[in-house]
Amino acid sequence: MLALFSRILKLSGKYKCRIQGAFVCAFLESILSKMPIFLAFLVLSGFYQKTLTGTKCLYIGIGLVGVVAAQVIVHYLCDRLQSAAGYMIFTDKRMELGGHLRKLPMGYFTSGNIGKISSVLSTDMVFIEEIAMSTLGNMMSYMLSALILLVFMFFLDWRLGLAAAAVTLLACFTAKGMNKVSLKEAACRQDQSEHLTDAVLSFAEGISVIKSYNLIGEKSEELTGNFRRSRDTSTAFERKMTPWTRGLNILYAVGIAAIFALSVWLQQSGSLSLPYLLGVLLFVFDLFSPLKALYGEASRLTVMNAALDRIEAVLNETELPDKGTAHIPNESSGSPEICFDNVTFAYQDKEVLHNISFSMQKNTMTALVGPSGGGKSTIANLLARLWDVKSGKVTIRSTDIRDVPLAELMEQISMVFQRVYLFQDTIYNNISMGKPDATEEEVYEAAKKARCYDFIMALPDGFQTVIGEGGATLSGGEKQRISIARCILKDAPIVILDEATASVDTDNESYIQEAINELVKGKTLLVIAHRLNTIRQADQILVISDGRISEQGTHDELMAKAGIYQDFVNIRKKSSGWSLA
Ligand SMILES: Nc1ncnc2c1ncn2[C@@H]1O[C@H](COP(=O)(O)OP(=O)(O)OP(=O)(O)O)[C@@H](O)[C@H]1O
Repeated sequence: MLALFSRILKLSGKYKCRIQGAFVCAFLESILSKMPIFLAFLVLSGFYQKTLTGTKCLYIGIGLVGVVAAQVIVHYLCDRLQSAAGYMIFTDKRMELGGHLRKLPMGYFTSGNIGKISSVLSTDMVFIEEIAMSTLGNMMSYMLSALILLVFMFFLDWRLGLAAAAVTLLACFTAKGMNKVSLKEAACRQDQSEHLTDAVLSFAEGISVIKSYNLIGEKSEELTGNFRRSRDTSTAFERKMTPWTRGLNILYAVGIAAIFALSVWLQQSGSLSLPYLLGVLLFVFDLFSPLKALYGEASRLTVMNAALDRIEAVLNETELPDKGTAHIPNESSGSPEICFDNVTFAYQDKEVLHNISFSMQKNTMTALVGPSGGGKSTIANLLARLWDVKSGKVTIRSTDIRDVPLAELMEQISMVFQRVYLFQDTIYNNISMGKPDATEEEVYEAAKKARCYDFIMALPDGFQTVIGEGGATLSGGEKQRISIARCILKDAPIVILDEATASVDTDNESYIQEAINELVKGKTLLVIAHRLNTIRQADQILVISDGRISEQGTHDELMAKAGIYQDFVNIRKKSSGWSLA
């Protein structure tokens, strides 16, 4: 438990003093909470020894009122300090985690970690800030109360003290065993909770596919299965804990009876005076209640430990190094704009790109084509440094992109993905995030170039229309054009374009094509190309197959070669792995 306290103190950073203050208040509160019993003991022993005077009674009465008042104040302070500290610490932690997630390689998000991230940000952090902070304060207070009562037992009689200490020790051992079980079960519970979060997210995200393929029954069954497993894990946890809590309760009851019997025996044998026996009677029923409460909350401690493990695990994930201080020059001075120099790359252990070398001159277009799974997207992602190469290097104007601050690299590159993501915000803000200091005119101009100005103006709130839940719903093509407007506004010299494979209606397709033509004017363009029209216009075509460049040249050169490219073009309509429009 002490380890957990120090873990929390370490986590609390600049709010450490608040937490320490809360612990001091908890300590004072435990002393104050036992004072009324002590005062009652004074009254009884004074009464028995006939030393109780009216003035003494008055002082004791005033003392009692003072104690209760002080207890209320200290309790209030303790509550304020610990609950506010919980919210403050976790506001900072969430921001730290947000900053950290931004710097993690994309692989982290695509390897089934989304459930983990949402459960850390919601369940774990909320649990610690709302429940665990006050639980810790309470536990601190219980621990100290137990200690004070034990010391008082020694003060009454050392044999009674020893008996109480023996019961406390036995309770500690039992609680240790209980903690072990609870720790093991807490890990299972959390695993199940992550599975459940994943299942719910995947159900919600895929609801349109689920409906269109009539899979509601099947997928609901899967989800229900997850809910059931979650219920079973929780009930199994409770079932496994019950014998331990019952055992502890029996131990306390037997302990109280034994101490009570011992004190009566001591009094009968003349070793304990009557006021002291009365003192024991006053204390003995309260003797183990702090311990009871302490171990009653112990399961929360294990949940808290597990939650802290998970928060730390996410915070300890290795970030993409961003210590570079080099700058990409504005002019390439004769060197290629972009160069892949003998690049290999692996997802975990699986090498998917082998010795890729090519260069792109300024304001030219390079098309990546080839069968599905060949490695086209991976090449595009390496240029944007969503991952780092395993060996070799990627340079922009002769500067290794790993040596450049990530923010500066991102200023050089715009990406248009097939899957458009617009934020739940106004259309204006969704476009202007391409250049936060853009003037209104620049935003409108970008919208016009991206062929979306007219349909935006036709919306009731125009550019102030909110997109997403509760806001305007836009067609896929309209969303695509808004995302292109964002890129046009950004005006980065390099554009990475993942050409859409999904068919949109003819009007939309021609608008999107016009928007893209505007975007790529005077830019260096790397396009994952699917349409023959696009591919034909490329200054160079790279055929990527099995992680290698299997052919390289212009459309005419490759068609003259009678190789894989020519085959693909000739059988394009029959080809299932690589579609050319
Ligand atoms: N996040 C990932 N983790 C592990 N392996 C991955 C990941 N992304 C892609 N791969 C694997 O890397 C290889 C190259 O994939 P990549 O997406 O680059 O191919 P592609 O040519 O773009 O395919 P497509 O045309 O279907 O999009 C494939 O074998 C794929 O399974």
